[in-house]
Amino acid sequence: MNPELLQVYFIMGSNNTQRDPLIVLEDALIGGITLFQFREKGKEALTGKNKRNLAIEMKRLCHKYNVPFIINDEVDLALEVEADGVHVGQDDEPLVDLKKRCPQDWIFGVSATNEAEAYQAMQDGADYIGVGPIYGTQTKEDAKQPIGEEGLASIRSIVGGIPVVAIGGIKLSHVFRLRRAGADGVSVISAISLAEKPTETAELFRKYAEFMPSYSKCMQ
Ligand SMILES: Cc1ncc(COP(=O)(O)OP(=O)(O)O)c(N)n1
Ligand SMILES: Cc1ncsc1CCOP(=O)(O)O
Ligand SMILES: [Mg+2]
Repeated sequence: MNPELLQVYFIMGSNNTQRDPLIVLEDALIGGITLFQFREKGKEALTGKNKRNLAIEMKRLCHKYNVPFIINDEVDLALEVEADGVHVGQDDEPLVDLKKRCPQDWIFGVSATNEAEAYQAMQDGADYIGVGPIYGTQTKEDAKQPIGEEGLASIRSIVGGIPVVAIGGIKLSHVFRLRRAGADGVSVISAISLAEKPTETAELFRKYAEFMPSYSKCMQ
């Protein structure tokens, strides 16, 4: 995949905002997010038809702005709504299995917290690796211990040029440091979903990202 798609990777579910999630998503799209992941889990998460309808509306909005629509964890939902890809973690369906039942041209993302997981994700054919949590996060209850910028740099040193996105507790002020540590981009939930002005915040993330060439781009 083009690593520039990871520049500003926004993730959100209906419980990551007090507002209408579709309005927050469209604000973020207007601001210039480059990739979106629908992550509907945790307290008061939607289920069944309501979840599917929200996914369909979110996909429609993403495509209006030419942004790929990824679904977290739920491969069957992703197939049902014809998403553009899926993201799975270490406790989810293994990549090698889900690749057998998903379109080949999908974007496949895998989470990694350490070097061994990242190396395996690369071997299994992930299109990108979501590395983290980098910093402490309030958003994911079962998040592992933060690995810091050093953890990210160490993972980058063993995975070569595969696209890598940093995740977990990331704010605007971290972007340059994370790029220097080897990230092609940043993945955020609360920094945009809880921002007073999601459009302006997304716009700033995009400007910061464009200021520095990504690691993978330099390797090409
Ligand atoms: C881009 C990105 N990176 C990491 C994750 C975390 O995935 P996972 O460890 O499976 O945890 P949940 O998000 O499923 O709670 C992610 N979703 N996206
Ligand atoms: C899904 C996920 N995976 C690792 S940390 C995290 C939550 C990121 O949310 P925030 O950007 O609000 O810290
Ligand atoms: Mg998961």
